[in-house]
Amino acid sequence: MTTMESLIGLVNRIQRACTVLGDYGGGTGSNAFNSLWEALPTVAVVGGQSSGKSSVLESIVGRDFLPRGSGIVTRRPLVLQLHKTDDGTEEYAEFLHLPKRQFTDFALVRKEIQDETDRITGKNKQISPVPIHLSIYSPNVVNLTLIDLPGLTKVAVEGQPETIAEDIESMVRTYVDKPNCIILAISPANQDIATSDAIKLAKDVDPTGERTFGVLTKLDLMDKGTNALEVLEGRSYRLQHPWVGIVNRSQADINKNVDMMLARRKEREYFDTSPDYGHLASKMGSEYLAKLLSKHLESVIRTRIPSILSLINKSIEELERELDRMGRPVAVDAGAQLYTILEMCRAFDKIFKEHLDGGRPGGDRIYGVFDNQLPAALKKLPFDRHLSLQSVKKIVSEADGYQPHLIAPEQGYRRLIEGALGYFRGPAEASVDAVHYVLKELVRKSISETEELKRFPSLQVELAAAANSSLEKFREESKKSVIRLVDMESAYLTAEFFRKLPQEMERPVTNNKNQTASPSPATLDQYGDGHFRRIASNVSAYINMVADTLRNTIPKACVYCQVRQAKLALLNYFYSQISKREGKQLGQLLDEDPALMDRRLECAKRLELYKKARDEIDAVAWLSNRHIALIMETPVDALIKGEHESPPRWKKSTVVFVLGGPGSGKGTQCANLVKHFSYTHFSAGDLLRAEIKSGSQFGAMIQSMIAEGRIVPSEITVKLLCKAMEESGNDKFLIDGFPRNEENRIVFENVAKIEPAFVLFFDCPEDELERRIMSRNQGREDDNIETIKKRFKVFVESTLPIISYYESKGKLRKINAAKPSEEVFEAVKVLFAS
Ligand SMILES: Nc1ncnc2c1ncn2[C@@H]1O[C@H](COP(=O)(O)OP(=O)(O)OP(=O)(O)O)[C@@H](O)[C@H]1O
Ligand SMILES: Nc1ccn([C@H]2C[C@H](O)[C@@H](COP(=O)(O)O)O2)c(=O)n1
Repeated sequence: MTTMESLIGLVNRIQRACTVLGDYGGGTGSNAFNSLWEALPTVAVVGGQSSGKSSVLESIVGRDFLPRGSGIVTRRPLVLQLHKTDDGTEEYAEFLHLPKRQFTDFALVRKEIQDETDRITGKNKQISPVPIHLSIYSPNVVNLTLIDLPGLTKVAVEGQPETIAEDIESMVRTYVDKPNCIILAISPANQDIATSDAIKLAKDVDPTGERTFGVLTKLDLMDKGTNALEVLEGRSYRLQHPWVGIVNRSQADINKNVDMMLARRKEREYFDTSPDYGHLASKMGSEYLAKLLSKHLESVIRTRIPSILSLINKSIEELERELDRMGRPVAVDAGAQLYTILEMCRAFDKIFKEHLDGGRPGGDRIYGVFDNQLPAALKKLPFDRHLSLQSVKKIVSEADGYQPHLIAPEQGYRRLIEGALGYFRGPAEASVDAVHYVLKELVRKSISETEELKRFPSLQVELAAAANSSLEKFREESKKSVIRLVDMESAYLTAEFFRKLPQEMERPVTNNKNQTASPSPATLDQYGDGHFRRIASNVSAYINMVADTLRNTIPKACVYCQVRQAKLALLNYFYSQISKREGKQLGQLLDEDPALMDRRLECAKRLELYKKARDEIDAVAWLSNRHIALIMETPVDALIKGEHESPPRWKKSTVVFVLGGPGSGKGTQCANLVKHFSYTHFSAGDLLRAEIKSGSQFGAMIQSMIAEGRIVPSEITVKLLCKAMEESGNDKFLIDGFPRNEENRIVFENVAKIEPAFVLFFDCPEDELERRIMSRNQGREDDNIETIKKRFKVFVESTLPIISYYESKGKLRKINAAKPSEEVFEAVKVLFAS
């Protein structure tokens, strides 16, 4: 494969993939994806109606295959990919939309273009931007891709929509506007160039003429005695590239079905023998035009590859970020759905607890209830009114009945205290309610902060309902508890306090020399106001004492019944109910917004496209330039070239592939195995790192791929492995960290032609792998958290399918690698001993 073929072929393959995914440029709006199509260099064929556009294309191809007729014949862009095949091979055409059918009859190709156009546009002469892809394989073409666009027109004729002229122009503009588009502007020589639709448009979008190739058709139809030298020699309208003149088949030749090859020869003769154009003959004609375009296209592609790659890499990053934000698609089986729901509940619960325990704001508001609201509410209780002189007299008198008390009003005290204690119920209940509302608000906040829940509105609603109903139950319990605390205060008054009361009342008032100054006030003022004031003051002192107690015990009850329960059992009821649900009901909980599901699908498809495109570019850019053979002329190369007399020894070797996540202990266990068994160990990663160190010209590329956690092109790794096996002299190998992906496996199978005896898989959870790598300390550039994440992702996406592949072939030997190294080795040893 030459570089030119591979570069144009590369763009062809990417273009086809773009079309399959609906990327043919023109995406707008904030949700639009980067268009890869737009970044690819293309040649767009532009011309007015009857400019000879179709004839130019048919001359380039050397076949009649385009629809003909009056009016707008090309109504969808036709992406025409020409592939040169070996001389003597049969020509055939293939459509992207009919991948399994090869057309050898080009009349049928024409019919299929018409039919496929009608399939999208209907027969009413509408146009559509959705391209048709046609590949033609022929020994008579050069490798080239051209996009045939609808012919520019000026007025709508019978059956055409009124806006047709503007519609066509704007469609053509979507192509020629792009800086990567090479414009093939077709103008008929028998019209004044100043009136050419194609040149007018090209001048508008490419004023310097850098990307425009002017083609002058119908030179043979010019008035006798005139010629097109002014244009062809660039004097009438100057372009950066030379003008090319074309002589199309005459209508008579078309009617007579004159063979295109004959037409090409006639065209050549025309220029060779033309008195006007003879001096330009070598740079005229459709064959020359095709070669010129092919060469130019290839050089443009070459210069654009770095920017295409950077667009691809940027798009991959953006898409991966978006996919991460959207989360993975919902599993379809009930078990996995239940697991997904429980995982999300756990994530929510974690955030909720962080709010309560600190780390996230909000939990402090509960302390605010106890520290501010409760004391303030206690202070505001109407004890002044309850213990006013009048009220105390009334309550005490009523409690005494017809017999007034003799010493202390026991019943009066009790009634006054019980009455006052009743007031504590209000602040106690209010504290419970306040804590409840804080908790409720934290549930709401935690749900909205749980990233994983964002895409599941139904689950959010259910989770909120379940959490709130639990909080409601905790509130009831909490209320019962705080009311009980208040009631307990009423149920038993502190005797100690009352015992002190008579002494207080009878204690004589002493002067500062400790002598009795006057009789006890109690004796003087048995039933006077002073007596009742003292009672009020005593009761007030008791109530204050109780208030102090409740100020401490109410928060304890609230925390015990509400906060602690919320932390322990907020979702317990939900968990017990959810596990009883059937698959369909679980699915309903996980019903995502359909727009989000569509977007995820779109993103995933785009991501696949970009990754494939990147791999294609990597392969072409690094492998088609034959450097590999130069840096590593290995027995593999010799074998491929058929130069080896007898196959190398390693061709009959025993190979054990050793796979597992990064850090799973592959290297550690291989080192152990080598000590006990006669195997030679090769780590694909080590061989690649050695290749970097060796100063090889691929070093920089390998290094940047490893730093990105990406997998190096298989041809390189396989050649390094084969070279190492050849040089080892052994015939039993442990190959560690290989095959990493499907491509690794296939290339190894094709080149080394060895099937592994078995595949050792070290199974270990990701968090343990991360811990091990982060403490490996071997100075590896890829042992950093950012690259580790990427390596895990590549392992899951690319290596796990390989593991499944070998499992399906009965070749997998799975080892629990999460255990200590010695135990892992005991399990491994058994496999090799047998
Ligand atoms: N069973 C084990 N328990 C704990 N630590 C281990 C165990 N096996 C290996 N390790 C340690 O974990 C780190 C990674 O191990 P090792 O280099 O063998 O993994 P690896 O699979 O070859 O990694 P990579 O694919 O990144 O090359 C090393 O520091 C090693 O000492
Ligand atoms: N088959 C392979 C093996 C390794 N690499 C590259 C990419 C890896 O991240 C890196 C380190 O490998 P490890 O030592 O962790 O096995 O080497 C690859 O591209 N292809």
